[in-house]
Amino acid sequence: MTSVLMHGLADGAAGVAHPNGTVRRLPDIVIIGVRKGGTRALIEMLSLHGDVAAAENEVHFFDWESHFQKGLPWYLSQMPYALPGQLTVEKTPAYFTSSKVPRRLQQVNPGAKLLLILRDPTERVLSDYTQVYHNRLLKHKQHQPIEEVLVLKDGGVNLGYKALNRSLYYVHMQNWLRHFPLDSIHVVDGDALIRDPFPEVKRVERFLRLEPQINAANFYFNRTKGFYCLRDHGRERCLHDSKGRAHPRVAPDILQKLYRFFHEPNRKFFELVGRTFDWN
Ligand SMILES: Nc1ncnc2c1ncn2[C@@H]1O[C@H](COP(=O)(O)OS(=O)(=O)O)[C@@H](OP(=O)(O)O)[C@H]1O
Repeated sequence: MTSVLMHGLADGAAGVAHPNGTVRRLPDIVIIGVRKGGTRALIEMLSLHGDVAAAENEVHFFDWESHFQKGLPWYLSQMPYALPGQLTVEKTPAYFTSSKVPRRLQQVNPGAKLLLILRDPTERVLSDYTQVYHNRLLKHKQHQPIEEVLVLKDGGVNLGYKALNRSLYYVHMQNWLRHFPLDSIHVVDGDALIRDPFPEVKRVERFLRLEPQINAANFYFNRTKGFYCLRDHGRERCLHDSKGRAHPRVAPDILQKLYRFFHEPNRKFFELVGRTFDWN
């Protein structure tokens, strides 16, 4: 694997310099997931900090073979040019649930600080379903009603549904903890980030040992969008329309079934990270 990573690495993993003194470096911070956890909101909010330079797109280096085969020079080419003293961050929500990623990331970037943003697992499943539903709609493809995907004919929860597996946080976390110490992973409460982003973002700032810069005035609630939006040097902006979609209505008995299903996996996750979350 090392040869794949080093292939064509002319400038060295330390970084690729630009004449104006900025450098493309391996990320100091990686937002590893979870899909639909609020990863876009988190990276945008973190970018309010002057000492943070964020990669624009999801990189998918460690989880997509076609990208990984291109080696580290390609990975570096996806990073933003950062000033000396700035921290570089990339986000790829699929990293958290991809079993090969923790080992690969550890080999390339063992000192990275990891941010993991999680939501109530049931809410995350509904968000995941909604995302796939919209993608299929765009492609004029058929979609299954949510009840059919969630519950089997015998009334049991459909364990084969991928979105359900992605919400089994302890399964994936166990894999990460084989390669990274717990104190290098900060779990962001995605539900709290939706309700009131400022305190959550301050926690992230502290974890990253960034000088406190982000303040309450950087956030305002937009009634039309129904979410907090950002104010940066007087410019106001909300996240894209694909963030904050309405979820399908699910029959209360099915919701209860899901809450019950996640109860034990959630308990295992809390035990792993030594912290509880206010999930159903
Ligand atoms: N401020 C703000 N504005 C809009 N949306 C917000 C915000 N904070 C968190 N969120 C939640 O982010 C959810 C999308 O998560 P991700 O960005 O991780 O999705 S993705 O995996 O990259 O597709 C998205 O999920 P849905 O509500 O299901 O669309 C939002 O609930």
